[in-house]
Amino acid sequence: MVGAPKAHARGNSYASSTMSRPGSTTSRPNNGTLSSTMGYGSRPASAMSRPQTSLGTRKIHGSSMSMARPATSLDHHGDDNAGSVLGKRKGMQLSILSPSRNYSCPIGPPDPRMHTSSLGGPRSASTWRMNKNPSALEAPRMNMHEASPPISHCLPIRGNASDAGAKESTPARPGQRSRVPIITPSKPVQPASVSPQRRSKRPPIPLFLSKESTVTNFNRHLDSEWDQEMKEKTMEEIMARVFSRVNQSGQESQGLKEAVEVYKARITELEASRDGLNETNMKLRVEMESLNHQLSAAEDALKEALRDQEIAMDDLDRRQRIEMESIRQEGTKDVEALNNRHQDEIRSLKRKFESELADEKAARVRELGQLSSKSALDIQKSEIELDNKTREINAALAQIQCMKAELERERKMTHDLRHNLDTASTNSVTLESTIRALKARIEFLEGGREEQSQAFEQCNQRMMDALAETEATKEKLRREETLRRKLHNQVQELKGNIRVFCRVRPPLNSEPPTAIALMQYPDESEDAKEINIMGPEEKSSLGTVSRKNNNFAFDRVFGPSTQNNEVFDEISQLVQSALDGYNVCIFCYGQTGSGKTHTMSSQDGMIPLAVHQIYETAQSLEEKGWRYTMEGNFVEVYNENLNDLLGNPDELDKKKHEIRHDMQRGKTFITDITTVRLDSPEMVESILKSAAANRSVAATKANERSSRSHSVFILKLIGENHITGERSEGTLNLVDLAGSERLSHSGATGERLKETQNINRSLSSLGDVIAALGQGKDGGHIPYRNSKLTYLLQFSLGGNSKTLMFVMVSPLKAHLSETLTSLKFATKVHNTHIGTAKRQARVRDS
Ligand SMILES: Nc1ncnc2c1ncn2[C@@H]1O[C@H](COP(=O)(O)OP(=O)(O)OP(=O)(O)O)[C@@H](O)[C@H]1O
Repeated sequence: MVGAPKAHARGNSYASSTMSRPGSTTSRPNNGTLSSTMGYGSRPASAMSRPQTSLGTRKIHGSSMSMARPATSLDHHGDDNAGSVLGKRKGMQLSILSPSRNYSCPIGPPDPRMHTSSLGGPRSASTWRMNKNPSALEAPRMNMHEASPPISHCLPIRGNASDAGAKESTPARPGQRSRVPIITPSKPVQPASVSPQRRSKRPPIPLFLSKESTVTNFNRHLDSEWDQEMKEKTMEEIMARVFSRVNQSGQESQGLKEAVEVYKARITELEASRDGLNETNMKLRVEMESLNHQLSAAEDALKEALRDQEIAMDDLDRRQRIEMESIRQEGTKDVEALNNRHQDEIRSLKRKFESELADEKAARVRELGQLSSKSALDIQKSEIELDNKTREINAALAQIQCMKAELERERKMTHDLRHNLDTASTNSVTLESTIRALKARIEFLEGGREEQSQAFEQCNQRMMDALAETEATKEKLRREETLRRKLHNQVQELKGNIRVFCRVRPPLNSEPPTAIALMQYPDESEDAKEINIMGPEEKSSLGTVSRKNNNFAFDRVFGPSTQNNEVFDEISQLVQSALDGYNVCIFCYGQTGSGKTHTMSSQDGMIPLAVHQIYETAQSLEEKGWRYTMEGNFVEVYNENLNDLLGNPDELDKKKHEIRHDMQRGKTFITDITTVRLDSPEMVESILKSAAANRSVAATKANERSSRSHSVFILKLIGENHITGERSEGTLNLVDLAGSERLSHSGATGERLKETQNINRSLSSLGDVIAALGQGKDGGHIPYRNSKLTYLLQFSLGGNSKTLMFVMVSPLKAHLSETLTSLKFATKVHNTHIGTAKRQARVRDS
């Protein structure tokens, strides 16, 4: 770009032709015909761009750069196509001497195309001269390239002239000797080998031959058999042709001279162009030098800028160091200030805490004083508590008295073990002496301290001795308890595993004495085992009226005056067996209104009394290591269906319960049954009330339900002795059977008939089971499954269980028939012996 303005100032044609860069052409001076006629107007762009681009990189050589294009144009003619420009004339060569190169042209006959082809067509030399465009020189050269063979092909060869003429335009193949066509200006040359017939005619002579070929042909002609005349004529023709040729050569020489002139003019032009280029080169060099100067100036400026930047960087770095130093100093000052402030705060906090500590200390001292006074109060309270303890000791003494009474009762209870009770009495005496000693100690404690302490030691020793004796006594009692259980069981077995008690209820106020049947109790004052019942009047066939006296004997007969607690005294041994781990079943059998429910479930009935006794006995057994848990169920068998009397009353007769037996353990379970844990004796009363309420809800008439269904109170007693490791599981079943009146007598129909049938069936099944057990069918089939009741009581009837049957008797004459039936059934049961020696019952008729 530096040289651009100068390029614009050029006025010569070469400069303007080479400046093809955009922008420069528009501002270029208008050279008119030169710029418009120059065919290479677009080419010099590359040619002239070379010197411009190389300005900054290469040293300029004036002759080689500025003269590149013209020299190339000439060199091209000289080097490559010298023969093709002027020398590609058939048969002749022209040599042009130039300062640097030797140009040669073929010499041959005058070719009318010479000027046309070599000088750009029919233009004249002057016209060509006027066109100084190098492209004008290129054009003919290119045409000659296309039309002319290589220069070596212009040499004449030995061969057939007709062949040469026939293959005028055929190029020579590589490696093959060229057959140069000989071009004649007018007619084709006849071949040398002419037939003998035509020898009379003059053979054709090549019009235009090279010197060598001419001589050869001449000799050939001489060697032929031509006659002398023909030879002379031929020679004359040849000479004429030579002269003609010489003239033509003179003309050609003149043309060549003109060409030389043209070339000289061209050379002059080129030299002028070279000078212009040299000048341009000089200018460019000057530009380059100025650019170099600018470059060095720019480099100097850059260096200066770098130096300034380094200085600025140094200044910046120095300023930053200074700022950092100042910041660091300020930070240090801040830290010191913070430290000082914190030290002040710490000192103030320290003072504050010391003052608080002093306050706290004072408060603690005050609290200590208060605690001292409080402890004094506590001491007084302790003294008061001591008095209370003294009173408690007195209470303990009273309790000891109770224990003494209990011991007395125990002594009564184990009447058959009296000698053991003597030992207990001895222990009691020991305890009394201990109590006395304790009393003395208490009195002594109220006296002097030293004496108290000595007496306390003595008392303590006595107490320890008494405790040891008590423990020994307890152990002895435990052994005795075990022995008692064994003996008790033996006694129960001796009494029979199934027993029958008979109870006659008293007449009700509503029942007149005339309605009362005659019943006697002959051994009431002795064993009270017999009952005589005067039967209803019977007329004989003779018309005499007689009454049958029915005597029955059972294990015990209770008259109308007997109270429930007396009855219970007789069965309490069985309840004790349940606590000892036996299955016990007590059931009441009799007709409706005979007093079953009164005996079993009244307020002082067997169930409440049994539960109370169990609680009392369980408590008394605790000191012997026994702990008991009690669970109760209350179920009803109605129409051979099982109902839960402790469950939802709405589900009565609706919810199905099934009986399951664990044959391995001998246990019975009822599905979906309500189980109540009996934690106190009072709970049994609520259970009985609940069951009665449920039954009344289900009943259509008062007292109806209880008469038409069996109720079973199941009490499971599980005891564990943590001292001996013994365990017992007993079940007490207290059964209130439905009325046993016979179907024929009840006069029932419909639903009542069905109820009665079910009741009779179940009672009959009960009798069958007992009878089967009495017949020694323990290992055989016992028809437990014949009714729900017997199936439920399977493990409480027979086997190792104990069964007690109450046969309830109504005192009314109207019930005599049913009464006798019940007593006969009871007699059968009583005659059944299960487990031990069979006893013979007495049934005397008089
Ligand atoms: N030993 C007795 N002392 C006083 N009253 C009694 C005695 N036994 C029964 N009674 C009374 O007799 C009446 C009928 O007794 P209870 O209801 O116990 O007979 P039951 O056999 O249970 O009749 P059901 O089979 O209909 O239930 C009741 O009023 C009851 O109070």
